[in-house]
Amino acid sequence: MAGLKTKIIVTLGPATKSYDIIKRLIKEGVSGFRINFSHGDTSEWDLFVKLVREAASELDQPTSLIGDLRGPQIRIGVLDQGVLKVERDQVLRFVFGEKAGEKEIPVRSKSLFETVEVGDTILVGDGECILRVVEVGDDYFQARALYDGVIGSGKKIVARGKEPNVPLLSSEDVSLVKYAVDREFTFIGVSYVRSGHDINVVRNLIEGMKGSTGIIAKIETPTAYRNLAEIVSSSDMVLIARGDLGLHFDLEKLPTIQKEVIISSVSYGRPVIVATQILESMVEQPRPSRSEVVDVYSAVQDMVDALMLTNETAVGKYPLETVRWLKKIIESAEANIKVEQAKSIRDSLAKRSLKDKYVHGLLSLAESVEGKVLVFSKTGSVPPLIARMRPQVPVIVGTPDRRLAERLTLFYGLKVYDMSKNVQGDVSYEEGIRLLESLARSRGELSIGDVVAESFARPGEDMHEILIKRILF
Ligand SMILES: Nc1ncnc2c1ncn2[C@@H]1O[C@H](COP(=O)(O)OP(=O)(O)OP(=O)(O)O)[C@@H](O)[C@H]1O
Ligand SMILES: CC(=O)C(=O)O
Repeated sequence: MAGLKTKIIVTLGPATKSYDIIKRLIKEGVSGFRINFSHGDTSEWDLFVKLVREAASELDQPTSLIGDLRGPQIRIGVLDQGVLKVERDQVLRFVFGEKAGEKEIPVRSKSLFETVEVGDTILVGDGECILRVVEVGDDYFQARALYDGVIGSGKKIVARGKEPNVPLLSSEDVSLVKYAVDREFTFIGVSYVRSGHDINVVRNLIEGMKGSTGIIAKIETPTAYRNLAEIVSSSDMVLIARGDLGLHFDLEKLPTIQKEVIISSVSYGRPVIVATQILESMVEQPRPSRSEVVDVYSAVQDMVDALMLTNETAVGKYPLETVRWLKKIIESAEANIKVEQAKSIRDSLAKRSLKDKYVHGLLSLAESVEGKVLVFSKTGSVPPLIARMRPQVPVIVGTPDRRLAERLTLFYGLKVYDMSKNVQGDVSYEEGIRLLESLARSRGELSIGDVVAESFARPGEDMHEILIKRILF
């Protein structure tokens, strides 16, 4: 089985904090795990890292690990009662601090108080409480609830249209980058990124630490949306953070933004992830809602690289069932993708380099002979180009570089093998493909009668070859 073309990423949290569940999730087809550094502490994250690495190694399945930075987000402090019920028209007083007195709501960042004005709309969490600012003082503001709602400890708070004017990375964020680099996280998610320059700042930081962790640009604010092209082109991967986008934009704008970010990401060859409220009703229910099923189906038909679960797996009641449902919907949607759909995306893409043109030809040929593509990759230059062209035949990629295998596993349509244990020293591409073929056969991914399209694209040499053959014995 070639597995899913559209990959699944799971956010870890109390609902998924066990070896057994993480192992079962990988077996179900999860390709990546996200740790949100906004919650928990280093001892909890260390445990998650250990559990994911052990389960991935036991199952011999390259698995990505993503650490999500806090960025300049603003959160509610600690409420004595944990969750506060708010009634329509109730006026609340917000003050700066981790904790506050009775009848006050603490907010952890001063920057909110510097930007709010009377008339601003305030949203808490994913919009569970919406208020209008009615009074602003030096170190407080008051806001009237527009509807009944709830405010929870640690939830995000946003003044619509006001982005905090503070540096992208706090000193804690810099320590978190170091934490992620030291533990060889596959990717770091950069929250509230505003420009290509922001991405370069993080990249320089990682390089300064001698790290090779990739960068995911999280598109979540109007500024990021305005500077989309430069952000996408500077990053390694893009995440459509629908949670924050839904706080900063009118909800009906979200479908357009999602589609535009997908188009931009594919055109720059950056994998794109859709996140948040993927199967949200499954936080409480064992089955998704009809509209969620249709939303996921449509994202898969739009050929995104990955879908990322958040609340469903961090705190939901049914993490495993959610992944099973997601897989079922992805399979159903992928079965109904026509090769022509992929071809029309492919035809619309700029193909500047010889390698781009080669990959285009490779896929046309493989699809026309219904062959499985085999790629042995040492540097990882060709597999992302293949993924960008949305292959509609199985693509089996092997690499002797463990970290490259972990990274590629989130790309559209790639079935990736970590061959670090199978390959001794520097082998030729011919030898690499031979080893990959026998590995894929031993895993039941290839069998007698299959047609394969072996790709030899040698970096450094301008020579690219395709070998078509049927496996006879
Ligand atoms: N490690 C954790 N420990 C406890 N709760 C967690 C943990 N990770 C996530 N959660 C809970 O799951 C919810 C959803 O997770 P998610 O990662 O989407 O965070 P968020 O705070 O909603 O937003 P964002 O992703 O923008 O930081 C969080 O609001 C939090 O309540
Ligand atoms: C995932 C995330 O950060 C968001 O949707 O806002």
